[in-house]
Amino acid sequence: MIELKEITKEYSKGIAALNGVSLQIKQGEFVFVVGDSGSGKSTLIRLIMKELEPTSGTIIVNGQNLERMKHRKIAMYRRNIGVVFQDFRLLKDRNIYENIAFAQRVTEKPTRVIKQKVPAALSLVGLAQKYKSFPKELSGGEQQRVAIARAIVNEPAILLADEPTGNLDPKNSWEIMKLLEEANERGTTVLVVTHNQEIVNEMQKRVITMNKGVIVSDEKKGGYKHEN
Ligand SMILES: Nc1ncnc2c1ncn2[C@@H]1O[C@H](COP(=O)(O)OP(=O)(O)OP(=O)(O)O)[C@@H](O)[C@H]1O
Repeated sequence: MIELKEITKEYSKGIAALNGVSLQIKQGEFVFVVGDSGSGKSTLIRLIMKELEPTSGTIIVNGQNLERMKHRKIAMYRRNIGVVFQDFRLLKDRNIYENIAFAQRVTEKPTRVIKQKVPAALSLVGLAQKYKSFPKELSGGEQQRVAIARAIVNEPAILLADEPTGNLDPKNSWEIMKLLEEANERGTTVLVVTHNQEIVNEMQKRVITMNKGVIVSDEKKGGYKHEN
């Protein structure tokens, strides 16, 4: 479970990117986070990844208070969180297999396990045949599918996606969302920041709407809300 209690984050003194945000996300939930530019969505994701520290408040993820987490435990903590970004963030000079194997090697998985897990992850995203290609040889949608394969290869408890369809056309956007939904059906908690109204409205998942650093609505089966 992800729990935020009264989280405030100020990048500069007196200006709160998040202002007293509290929320709970249960294991296995699928949640959209929507809201205008600058409302604090990416800040929320970076706090959960422990890339940022809150100015005040408490974050508890799977029973661990992030504030109390020892520095040497942070890498281990992040291994249990898959992340996907708008701009894919693949290693340009490595082929697809290596891009995913890399995520495994940092966890010191034995080569024999990597050899089995990488093709399995690529199959899940429909790219088993492309393992030798380099990122620039793939379409944007394919590159994002590789990023998802990389994010799910360690079977993380949590998958965070920050605008995963921001650079994609509608067809590829839907394919990416289906993959996130499938990961969720395998038990992963999925949190997706998006501006894609059509997808949010269609999928009828939990929708948290943010505006100016606060949560303005949180609906169990919601649609995309405009807050202006
Ligand atoms: N590193 C930073 N230093 C200073 N201010 C920042 C930093 N990152 C974000 N902010 C500010 O914090 C606020 C929230 O930003 P955040 O990126 O979380 O919003 P967002 O909802 O993800 O926006 P978008 O939809 O445009 O990605 C904004 O006012 C932004 O300018």
